[in-house]
This record gives sequence, C-alpha cells and structure tokens, in this order.
Amino acid sequence: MTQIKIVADKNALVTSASDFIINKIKETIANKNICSIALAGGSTPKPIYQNIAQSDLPWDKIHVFWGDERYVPPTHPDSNEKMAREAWLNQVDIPAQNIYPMPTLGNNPMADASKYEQELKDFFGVANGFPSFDIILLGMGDDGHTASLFPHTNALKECDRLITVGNKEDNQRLTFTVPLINHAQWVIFLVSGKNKQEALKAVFDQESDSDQYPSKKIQPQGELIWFIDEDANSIRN
Ligand SMILES: O=C(O)[C@H](O)[C@@H](O)[C@H](O)[C@H](O)COP(=O)(O)O
Repeated sequence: MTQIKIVADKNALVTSASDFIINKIKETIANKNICSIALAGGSTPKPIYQNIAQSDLPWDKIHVFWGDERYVPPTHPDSNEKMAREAWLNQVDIPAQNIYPMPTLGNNPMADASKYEQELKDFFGVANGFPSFDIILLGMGDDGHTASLFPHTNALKECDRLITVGNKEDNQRLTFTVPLINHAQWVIFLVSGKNKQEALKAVFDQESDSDQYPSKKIQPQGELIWFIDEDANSIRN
C-alpha cells in the first residue's frame, strides 16, 4: 500500500519522518527483536538522522546498511557513510559490528558491489533470491533518480543482483537494485524542495517512463510511504 504525507515545509518533513521512522524501528524490534534499516544519502536525511540519534532506541538490536554510496573513501566529504556516522551513528551506543558500510576502497566498483551483496546474503541468511529489509530510506533527485539508480542507466535493468554499480555521469556509485528495494517491508521516500516538483509529478503520472524517472520503479511488496513537503508537492492540493 502507498501512503502520501504532504507536510508544510522541510522542518515538518524532518519532524514527521523522524517520528515515523523511530516508531517503525520500535515496532519492528517489538515484533522481531531486530531491525534492519538501509540509509539514504544526500542532504535531506541528515537532520532526520540527527533526530534519530536523540531518541531512546535499543541500539544493539538495530543493524544499519546503506542503500547507495558514492565510490569514494569513507573520509571523503561526499561519502554517505561519513554523513550518517557524523549525524547519527557516532552519537549513539550502537555496536560497531551492527554497522555495514558499502565497501569503496577496492578500486573496483563491481567487485565491491559483489562483496556487499555477499555481506547482505550472509546477514539475512539467504543464498538465493532477495532478502527483505525491514526499512529502506530513500531520497529522490530532481531527475527522478533514487538511491544511485539514475535515468536510462544499466543499473535499472539489473533484476538478478542485490547490489550493482550506478553511474551519475562519469561518477560511479554502489547501489541497491530495484528488486532488492522492492522486497522491503517499508520503503520511506523523503522529498523536499521546489526542484523536485517536476520529477515528482512524473513519478506519479501513470503515463510516464520509469526509465526516465527511476523512482517510479519503486513499488515494494510491503508498504511505501512518501513524505513530501509543500515545496516539492506537485501531486495533491
Ligand atoms: O547518494 C545520494 O545522493 C542519494 O542516495 C541520492 O539518491 C539522494 O537521495 C537524492 O539525490 C536526493 O538528494 P537530496 O536529499 O540531497 O535532495
């Protein structure tokens, strides 16, 4: 099922999405005694991660992954891992072994993608098929990309692997594939800003091309919820 939450502004999006994610983590742990969550990169999630770091959660039961990563060292200013560790993970008592950053130091993106894929299979205990993350956080670019699934790239065609290499122009990235995202229990989109209006309208347009607007390919078997602020909103009055 898809839910759409239109909120007044970025602050309201940060507050409502933070509360929702924290409650979803608590609910998952109450049901399963564990929670697997994959993080989004970019700028929108950072204040949400800072809020989550202030919450009272059983950190030892939370396992943190990344849905995509720029192919740079974890010390690089563009690193999604760096952003999440500084905003959240370094501020809480989460065991180091509960944090699973995407490997980006092998100087071979596809080999590192395979390495992370194996790490996921080992964690979830699935040799074949797709594991089901409890929660996957996603942003959406102004071109309609999500994770590092960019328009008209080969990554969009990957339907067997869990992790592949995405390309933003000539910058390589590691990314969850569409089928891996679509196997999640909860997929949460975080979309803020006027620059997202056109892409968002296209993503919700039944006639649009999902290869042009890859966020449209995200139709999880579980629940999908969009947090959208009024600046980005072009789908509902
Ligand atoms: O590594 C990344 O950059 C993200 O995973 C990417 O998919 C991001 O979520 C969108 O580009 C939106 O980014 P903003 O939140 O900064 O608008």
